[in-house]
Amino acid sequence: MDAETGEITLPSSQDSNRAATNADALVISTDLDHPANRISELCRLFYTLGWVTGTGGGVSIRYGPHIYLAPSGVQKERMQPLDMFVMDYATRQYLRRPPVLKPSACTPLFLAAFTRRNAGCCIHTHSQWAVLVTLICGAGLQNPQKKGVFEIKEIEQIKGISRGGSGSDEIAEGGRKLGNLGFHDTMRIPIIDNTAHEEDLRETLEKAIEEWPETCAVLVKRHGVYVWGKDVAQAKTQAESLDYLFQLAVEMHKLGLKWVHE
Ligand SMILES: CSCCC(=O)C(=O)COP(=O)(O)O
Ligand SMILES: [Zn+2]
Repeated sequence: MDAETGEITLPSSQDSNRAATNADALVISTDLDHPANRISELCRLFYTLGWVTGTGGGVSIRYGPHIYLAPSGVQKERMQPLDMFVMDYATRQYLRRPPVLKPSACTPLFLAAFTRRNAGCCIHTHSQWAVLVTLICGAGLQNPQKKGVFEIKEIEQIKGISRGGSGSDEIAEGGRKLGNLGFHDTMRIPIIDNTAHEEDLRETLEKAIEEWPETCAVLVKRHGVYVWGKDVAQAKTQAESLDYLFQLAVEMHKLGLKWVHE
């Protein structure tokens, strides 16, 4: 750890003399879609979008019986596959723990999306658009009646959001295929209060997931957003669509336009 900045370095990617272990096989693959490669790649991309700046934010992938997690408090855009933690989903035991590092503090939140929504990937961003939306909605500046939710409709990009909170292949009660939201549908994302420590968000995030069965995301006041999907592609495209809608909403608010319909 750097004594001045408190920043944790990434020993595995920098220590070329470190002896390989059997568990390293869980994170070494030439397949670019392997979760250890994909998390590193996504975090580099998300850094350019301002989503994982200053070590905040992250992403986790469920891959067969395993969960892939990034280390905590590191420069997310510099991570390498060898920096990844691997957890056995059934037992919650770590099958691979890189030396010195700690697993992401978001781990209980990612697990909430995997267990309660059968998600295959969960993305956490510290996007400023997400934070601003929580400030505007939290103060009831668009509609004082709707303080605990970000609600928007009749914007084309809403069609990028799944109706059933995770996979668009899901079937609702009565056999209706859920699919994505339509132009005239209202998208609602719940907003929960932040806590001093990321892991303490678990209870309220789980409650929001239960209370809002149609949502694919939860906003955290003055903090960011958690977004999930049935797989990496859906989680990523939903995170992109949401960030677009958050930015649009903030710009509409600045122009004095209403995005909340009465
Ligand atoms: C400046 S980041 C504070 C912690 C946080 O909100 C976050 O998302 C990052 O957590 P991690 O443990 O994955 O680094
Ligand atoms: Zn965070």
